[in-house]
Amino acid sequence: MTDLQQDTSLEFIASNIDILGTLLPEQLLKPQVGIVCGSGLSTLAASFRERVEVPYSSLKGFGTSTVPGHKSALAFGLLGPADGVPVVAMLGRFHAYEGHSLSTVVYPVRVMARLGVKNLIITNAAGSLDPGLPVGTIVSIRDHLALPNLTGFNPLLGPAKPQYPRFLPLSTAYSHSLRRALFHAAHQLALPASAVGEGTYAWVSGPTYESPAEGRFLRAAGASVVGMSTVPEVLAAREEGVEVCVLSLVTNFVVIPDRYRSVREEVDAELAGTPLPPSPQVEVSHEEVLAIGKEKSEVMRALVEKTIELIGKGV
Ligand SMILES: O=P(O)(O)O[C@@H]1C[C@H](O)[C@@H](CO)O1
Ligand SMILES: Nc1nc2[nH]cnc2c(=O)[nH]1
Repeated sequence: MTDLQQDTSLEFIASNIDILGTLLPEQLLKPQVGIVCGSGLSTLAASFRERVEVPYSSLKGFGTSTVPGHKSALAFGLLGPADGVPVVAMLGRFHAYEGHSLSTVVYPVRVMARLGVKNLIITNAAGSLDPGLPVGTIVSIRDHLALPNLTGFNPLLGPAKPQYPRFLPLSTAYSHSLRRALFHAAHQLALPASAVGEGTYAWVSGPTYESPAEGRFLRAAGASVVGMSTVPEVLAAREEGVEVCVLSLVTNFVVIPDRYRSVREEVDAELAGTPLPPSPQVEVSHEEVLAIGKEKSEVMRALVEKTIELIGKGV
């Protein structure tokens, strides 16, 4: 558990930049692209060249991630051909359900922005609400539905600060040009069209997975996938003027129609001598989420790396 309200003053964040100045070579100190690694996706930083890992514990204001599949370190390095693009990755993020304040959840994004990051690729593991987005699909997020934001749990609540807009528009939160770079990257990697979809991410606080009715509700409200992270980071990044691209890896289904069959019908049919086929009793688990992350880590890594290469070329 960390503090209730993280210090996000320019001076406090600048003290981290001083610390990093003592730990990193000059060429890594001004990353252009940031990556947030979702559950089980820390391998996104596996191919960084000249890689230096800085544990969150060496920095000021960072919490500790307590979720399996999340490390607690920033990885700095170079990606892409020739000299490479300087990049930084969060190996592990903070979730509000761990007991972190929302200002702690978004703090690393603010640090990345002050280091010079202009484009942020945020990844997460998510449950699918749409039969057209099966397990293993990578979903390019084009919009979000944030019930916590609509009900008074918005990470940007608080006194106005001169460096930030008071009323942040979200109609363009998910960068059109970064999403274009992503789909160009998918084409260049010859990924089948079904491998990368598009959709709307529903942010819920967690830590419970959705009840069937909650899943149906979110789907009826227009969400394609659901997860417990990302939206706070998107808001902070947009407030900092950073362009955002979000990739959700579908690790499980939330809405499974057969799960809702009437038990009365089932018993009546059985007694009438015409039993129905067994009704699926599926339960999602974090182990399953991590297993799919591992299975898809290589394609996620390749896609993120190619996208960063294309961003560097201005595609
Ligand atoms: O950090 P992400 O959003 O990738 O993690 C998801 C949401 C929960 O933290 C966890 C549930 O399995 O995975
Ligand atoms: N809320 C939520 N988060 C997830 N993260 C991975 N799968 C899920 C899911 O089904 N629901």
